[in-house]
Amino acid sequence: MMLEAKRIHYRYNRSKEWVLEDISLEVNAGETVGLVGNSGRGKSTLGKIFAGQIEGYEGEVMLDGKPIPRGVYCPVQLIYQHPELAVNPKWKLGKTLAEAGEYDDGLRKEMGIREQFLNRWPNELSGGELQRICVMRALKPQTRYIIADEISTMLDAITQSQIWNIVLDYAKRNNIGILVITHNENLAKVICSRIIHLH
Ligand SMILES: Nc1ncnc2c1ncn2[C@@H]1O[C@H](COP(=O)(O)OP(=O)(O)OP(=O)(O)O)[C@@H](O)[C@H]1O
Repeated sequence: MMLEAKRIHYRYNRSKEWVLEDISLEVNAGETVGLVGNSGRGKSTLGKIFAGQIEGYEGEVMLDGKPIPRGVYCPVQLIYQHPELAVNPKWKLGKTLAEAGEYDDGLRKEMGIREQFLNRWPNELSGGELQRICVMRALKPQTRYIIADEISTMLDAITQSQIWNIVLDYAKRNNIGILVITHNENLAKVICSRIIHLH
C-alpha cells in the first residue's frame, strides 16, 4: 500500500513561475513522513494535490498504483492549520462530525470533544476545540492517508501533544500513512520516521 506523487509540476493560473517542479514522493501505509520547507515552497499546494483539491497539475498521484477515486469519500484526507476555514459555518458541529457517516463515540471522548460541543456553531468553540473536531472528522474507517498541514501550529504545547498522540496512535492501529507538513523540524524529528525537504 502506497501513496505516490510522480513528477508533479504545478503553477497557479498559468503563472510563469512553477510552484512545484518535478516533485516525486511517496508515503507507505503506516508510515509518518515529514515534509519540511520554508514558507512559499509549495508544501500546502502539494498537500492539496494529494487530497484531490487541486486539478490541472502535470504528473500523477496514485494510491496503490491507481488514480485516487473521485466523487466518493476521499481516502486521502487533508487537515488544515485553520479549522475555522475548514468547517461549514452554517452547520452545527455534530453535523460536521457526522458528515461522512457514523463516528466512533469512544474516539470522540478520547479526543476531548465534549458532547455539548456537538450542539454548538463553529464560532462557539476555541481554535483548539475546533481543530479536535476537524482531526476527528478525518479519522474515518475509509481514510488510508492523512495530510496534516500545520495542524498543531496554533495550539498550545499540551493540546499539540495530546492531538498528535491520538493521531499517531490511531494511525498505528489502522495502518494509516501520514504526511506531516510543517516548518517545525523539531516536531518532524520527533514524530516522523523520514523527513523530506522541499527546496
Ligand atoms: N490560490 C493561489 N493562487 C495563486 N498563487 C497561490 C495560491 N495559493 C498559493 N499560491 C502561491 O504558491 C506558492 C506556494 O504556496 P504554498 O501555500 O503551497 O506554500 P507553503 O510551502 O505551504 O507555504 P507556507 O509554509 O507559508 O504555508 C506561494 O508563492 C503562494 O503565494
